[in-house]
Amino acid sequence: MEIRESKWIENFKENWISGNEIKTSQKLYKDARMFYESIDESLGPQTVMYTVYSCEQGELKTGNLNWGLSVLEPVTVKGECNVTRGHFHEDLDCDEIYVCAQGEGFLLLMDADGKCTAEIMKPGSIHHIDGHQAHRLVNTGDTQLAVMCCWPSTAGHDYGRVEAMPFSVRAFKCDNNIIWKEGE
Ligand SMILES: O=P(O)(O)OC[C@H]1O[C@](O)(CO)[C@@H](O)[C@@H]1O
Repeated sequence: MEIRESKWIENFKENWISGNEIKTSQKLYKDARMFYESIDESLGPQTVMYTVYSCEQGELKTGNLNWGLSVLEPVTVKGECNVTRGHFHEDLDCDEIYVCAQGEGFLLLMDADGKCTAEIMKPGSIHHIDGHQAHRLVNTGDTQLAVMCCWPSTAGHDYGRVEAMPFSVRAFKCDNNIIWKEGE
């Protein structure tokens, strides 16, 4: 019997996740301006908003799963809490699971009619995302929000649909309180 090391290992204190063939993509403010209600000229274009680490199985085949880790910086944009771009899956039959590793925030879900629901994220919270719901992370804390994700490799990202029908609620930080604003 072969005894071997795992393919990947989470190491939140050092480099978040390590192993072979991990894809890292960083979203900088210059590429994320449109995710927020207002433009914040005080934020430099190179400001890192969030980083996504993905461990993919290679082949896009039904049944294959990907693993990822999204780390959102505790940045606000004119008071608005930092968010991921957010998307529907191209294949609506593909669900996804999120597990909050550290930090605090919300998983914002939006159904086909634009109705939004926010699920509280805290270390250990486990979230099931129905494939028919758009999903976006919101960091409301003063520390990085780190969320582990598992999704089918065939899910795909449909950004056009959220551009056509944006998330209708936004979270703002005001004197240490979170204020939700509705209406896009
Ligand atoms: O492209 P977006 O909407 O910023 O989302 C990135 C997210 O997509 C995933 O790659 C998979 O759905 C997650 O790991 C991550 O949170």
